[in-house]
Amino acid sequence: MGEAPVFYVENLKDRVSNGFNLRFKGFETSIDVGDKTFVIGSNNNDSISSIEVQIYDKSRGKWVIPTVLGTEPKRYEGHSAILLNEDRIMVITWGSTPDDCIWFLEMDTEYVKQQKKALGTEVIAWSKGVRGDAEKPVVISGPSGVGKGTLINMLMKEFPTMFGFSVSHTTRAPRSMEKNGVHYHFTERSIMEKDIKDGKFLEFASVHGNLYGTSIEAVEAVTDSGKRCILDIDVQGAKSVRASSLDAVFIFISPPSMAKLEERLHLRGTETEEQIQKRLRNAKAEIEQGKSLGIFDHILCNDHLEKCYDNLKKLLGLDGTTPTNLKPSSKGINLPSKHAASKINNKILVKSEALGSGNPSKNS
Ligand SMILES: Nc1ncnc2c1ncn2[C@@H]1O[C@H](COP(=O)(O)OP(=O)(O)OP(=O)(O)O)[C@@H](O)[C@H]1O
Ligand SMILES: Nc1nc2c(ncn2[C@@H]2O[C@H](COP(=O)(O)O)[C@@H](O)[C@H]2O)c(=O)[nH]1
Repeated sequence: MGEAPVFYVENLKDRVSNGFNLRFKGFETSIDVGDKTFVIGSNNNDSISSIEVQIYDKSRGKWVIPTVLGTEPKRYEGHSAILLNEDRIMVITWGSTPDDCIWFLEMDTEYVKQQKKALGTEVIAWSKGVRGDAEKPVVISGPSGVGKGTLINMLMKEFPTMFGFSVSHTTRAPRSMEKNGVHYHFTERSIMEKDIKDGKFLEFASVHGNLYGTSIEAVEAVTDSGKRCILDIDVQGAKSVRASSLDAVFIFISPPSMAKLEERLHLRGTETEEQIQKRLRNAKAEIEQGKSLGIFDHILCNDHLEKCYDNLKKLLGLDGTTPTNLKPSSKGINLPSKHAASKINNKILVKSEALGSGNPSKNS
């Protein structure tokens, strides 16, 4: 086998001298990680770009187009790319809004490794960088059947690398599709009561006749993986978390009407009629408390699912706007529209490039 070709950002820009047939029609950067070169390119269309990644596998002398997971950056004029910790690349986009300029391209994180194994292909995953309050855990609460789980699943599907679900413990029996350790940790009441006594739970509550609780370990497992933790808990649990040291964003999901809530519980078909009636009786008190106790930062009505999901993304800052829960002090980063970035020790140095203007450059 011949020696693998070496190439640089400069000759990628020419796209001829390196001899590779890259599809990009705009700006490109490349990062070497082990045997692979990750080429991040933009395709210009009316001076607005979409981003694409191709991988050159030096050991096999082959270009690979990976499966792309997550939501990728859109509408920017160029980018800088910096390798972080060998498992992800930080991409700073040019000409983006301050809350939309930091992105991460994961090439070898635990999540990507799992996906590579599951899909049997080369995989990369995009996630958006967030700052300040936007990193806070998210507590989602509301009556049974309102659609909390559905909305959380939509978030996790669209932003797989950004969010991690806090897997609760419960003494209720698993439903047919539920897996232990994924949907819940299904447990014996006596064991859970002992663990509660031993201080292993952040919060717990008796809900519809069963014990439910969030263990400290469940939240730590998510935060340790570098993801934003989502908790699906009842109003009593939300009240306890509000009183705890966990600084979270609290969102209450309300139904359009009790009739619709009842209809959803019937259509879901996971509870007996008696259990549904019990959940509906509890729902009345939860809705009252949710709207009046001052626990929640936001109340969203889940009438139309897509509309509610869009509103949820908006308040979490996932639609390109500033999250409504951000304090003015953490409104993102103002970067020069064109810049070069490098990593020195644990800091990222951003150097503005007054390209072609003859102006001196400025470091941040
Ligand atoms: N906006 C909506 N319109 C119609 N049906 C919906 C809507 N949102 C969710 N659903 C449906 O309602 C049912 C209940 O939703 P889901 O299981 O997500 O509720 P939940 O709040 O998580 O309930 P629980 O607290 O009991 O776990 C599901 O069958 C789901 O598909
Ligand atoms: N206080 C807590 N409530 C929890 C937790 N996990 C789930 N829940 C809430 O229980 C009801 C019923 O859930 P279901 O899965 O049986 O339908 C629902 O409102 C959940 O939000 C928890 O850890 N703590």
